[in-house]
Amino acid sequence: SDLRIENNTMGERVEPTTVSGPDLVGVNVERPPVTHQNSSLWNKRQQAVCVRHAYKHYGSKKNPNHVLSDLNMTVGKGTIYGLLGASGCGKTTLLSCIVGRRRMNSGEIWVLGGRPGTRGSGVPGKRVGYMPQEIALYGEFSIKETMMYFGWIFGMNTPEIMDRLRFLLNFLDLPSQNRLVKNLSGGQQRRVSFAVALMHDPELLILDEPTVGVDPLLRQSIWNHLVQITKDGNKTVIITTHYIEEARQAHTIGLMRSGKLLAEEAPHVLLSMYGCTSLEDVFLKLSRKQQIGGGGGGGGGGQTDNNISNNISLATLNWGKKEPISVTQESGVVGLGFHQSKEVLVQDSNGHLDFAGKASSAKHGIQEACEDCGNCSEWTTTGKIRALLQKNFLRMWRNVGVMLFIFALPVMQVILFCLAIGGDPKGLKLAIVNHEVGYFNQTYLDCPYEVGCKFSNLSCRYIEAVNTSTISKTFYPDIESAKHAVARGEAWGAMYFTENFTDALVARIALGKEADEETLDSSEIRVWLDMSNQQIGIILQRDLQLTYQNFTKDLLRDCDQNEGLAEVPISFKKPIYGSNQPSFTDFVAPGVILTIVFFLAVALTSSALIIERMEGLLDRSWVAGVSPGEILFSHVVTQFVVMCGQTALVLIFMILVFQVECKGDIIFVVALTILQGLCGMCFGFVISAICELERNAIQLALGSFYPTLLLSGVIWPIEGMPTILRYISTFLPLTLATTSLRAMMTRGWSLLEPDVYYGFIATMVWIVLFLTISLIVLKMKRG
Ligand SMILES: Nc1ncnc2c1ncn2[C@@H]1O[C@H](COP(=O)(O)OP(=O)(O)OP(=O)(O)O)[C@@H](O)[C@H]1O
Repeated sequence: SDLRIENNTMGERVEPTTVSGPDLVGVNVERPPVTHQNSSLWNKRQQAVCVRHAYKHYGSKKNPNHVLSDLNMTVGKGTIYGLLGASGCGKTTLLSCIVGRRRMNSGEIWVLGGRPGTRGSGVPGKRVGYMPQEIALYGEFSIKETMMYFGWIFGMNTPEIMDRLRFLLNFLDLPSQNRLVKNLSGGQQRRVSFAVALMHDPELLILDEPTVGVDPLLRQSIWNHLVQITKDGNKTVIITTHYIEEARQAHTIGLMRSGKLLAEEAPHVLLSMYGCTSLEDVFLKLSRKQQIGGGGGGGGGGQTDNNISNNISLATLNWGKKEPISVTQESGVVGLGFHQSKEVLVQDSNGHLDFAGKASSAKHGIQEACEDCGNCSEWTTTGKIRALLQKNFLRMWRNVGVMLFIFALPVMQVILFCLAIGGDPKGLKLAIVNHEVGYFNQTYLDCPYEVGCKFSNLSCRYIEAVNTSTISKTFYPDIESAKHAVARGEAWGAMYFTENFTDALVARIALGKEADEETLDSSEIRVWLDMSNQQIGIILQRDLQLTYQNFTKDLLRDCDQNEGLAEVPISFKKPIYGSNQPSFTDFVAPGVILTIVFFLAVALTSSALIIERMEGLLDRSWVAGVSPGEILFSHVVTQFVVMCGQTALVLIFMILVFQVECKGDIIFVVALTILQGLCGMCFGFVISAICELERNAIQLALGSFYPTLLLSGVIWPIEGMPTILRYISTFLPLTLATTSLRAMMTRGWSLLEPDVYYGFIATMVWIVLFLTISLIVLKMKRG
């Protein structure tokens, strides 16, 4: 019988019904007359894969990189489909659209009778097995753990997984199941990746270059296996390879170039059509033909109208043969432009080709899949969550660097903060010149003074009172040399006592308002400070003034006078909150606690997700049927556990070990800290959604660290900022939370105070905002 390509009344190419494939030859079956275009289209949609008018570009609309350009493809059920084409021609993009990883810009895709990504289609999900081009395996897992992880995701139970694992270990000649993936050779890793795709015996197997780096013997055994599994007509394989010749074993070959399929035929048809001995030659001929036809550049503008389906069959390419081609049985070629499955052929040969029947069978297939998922949806979700959680924790546990980062780093940060920040400086050099007594060898061996109500060498008495731990006293013979020492950075200040300091001071006290200028002048202690360092300058000023106050009080007490006279007439009573000597550590600590937990969560989340995405692991899990919601949920749970540990460590070291003041309810302190950690995690989601590369994520995380730290009132009160900046600062994720935690820790305020609950509310608003931004970015990117 003839094999004909017919056009139906609507101009849609009608495909003759026959079978392709090397093992089924010479059977040409006239299909019953089809009069309606929809029937034909519907028929195609019920094939394993049907792509129609697919357009896909990367980049912006202004400067798009067209990768798929009105591409049509039909993969018959129960066949092996070899997708060939030069590197970068869009094979992976096409496959990722088929498995639902990416969305096309326009066109439609049907996979196993359903639309990928729709409910009940099973795609992405367990109806598909996908082996991406990258290894996409967790290096920290053993082969067995890898299989368990994906098995659980596919909804298999442990005995099933173990059975399958034994078979795959043997079939793919894999090493011991306990070997870690990262320690396997490249070829072995590829085989494990292939085993993962075969794990659940899917209906549709999509293999992106599975034979790269695999030795020829094993390559052949892989192909034998593919032929074997497709034999009964229930399994379909789409495979890409750069070893064009091995694709001879496929039932159909799709030759792809410039975003289109140049041909979609059985290999022997291609060879005989072009009179070539190798598929490579066929591809070259077709490519040249396409170039002459002006179809390059992905736009395909030069294609003829004959390419109605764009599956340019040889006949429509006008390759010197206008007539439909009949091929002899001996040649093994069975026809052109058909994409019927063996399943259909059996029906055909029995004379029962019936579209309605096929509809019901396809529907039945989907229904089965739906029922499958329906019955076990709860179980599989639990199984998936279990797999994801185990994966997250195992990855952390096996990675020493990550464990140190999670637990040792926050503790180290707290210890460093408490030891390095807030303590009074010690040993600040003060250059003293005391002309009241002689100068001997830079020390006052002879600076005697009498205790009690005695007025001799009061300068020596004052110098003695100067706190020795903060100030280290050095003596100089004259003012010039002392000032010079400060100028050279050898001392933080120079202090000078006049020759008649004691007499002048006594006169000043005794004369009071009668004291003349000279008396006032001589009774002065003159100090020249290096104020280039504000903290040190202020501490020296404070200490010298306090010392003078104490020195005067001492003297007045000894002379039976009221020591209160020495006080400045402003009396600072016991503060309502805090102490009269406030600690900088207590001020900064709340902000530091939140900053540590927030930014560790940012770093952990963004790096974990980006690394998984870059290694192709997220995609693989996604195609296996894990939803983004499940991935997010597992990360939230993992992070929550990690954050509880970090919060406990940070607070224990801050409050118990270093005695940072915490007057508030510790439960709310813990709650706010964990909430901030969750907020940091959500910011990590945003970063991982925005950034493709880990290095961009690091830049964004680090770039946001300093502005947040500086503007959130962590190290300086926001009251000191210009109004606009203060306004901006209020809306940052850490500002109100820091104020809230500070209010709880230093004032002991409860959740009823606005300052406290604003911090909780702001943190939760930020969490929602970050999650929304991440979802929007992800949605935009999937397009
Ligand atoms: N995420 C992406 N963003 C922008 N361009 C991309 C992206 N992924 C792929 N491309 C571009 O799309 C084109 C097709 O890439 P694709 O990976 O689909 O090709 P391929 O045929 O699978 O190549 P190979 O055989 O080398 O794997 C290439 O030009 C590539 O640079």
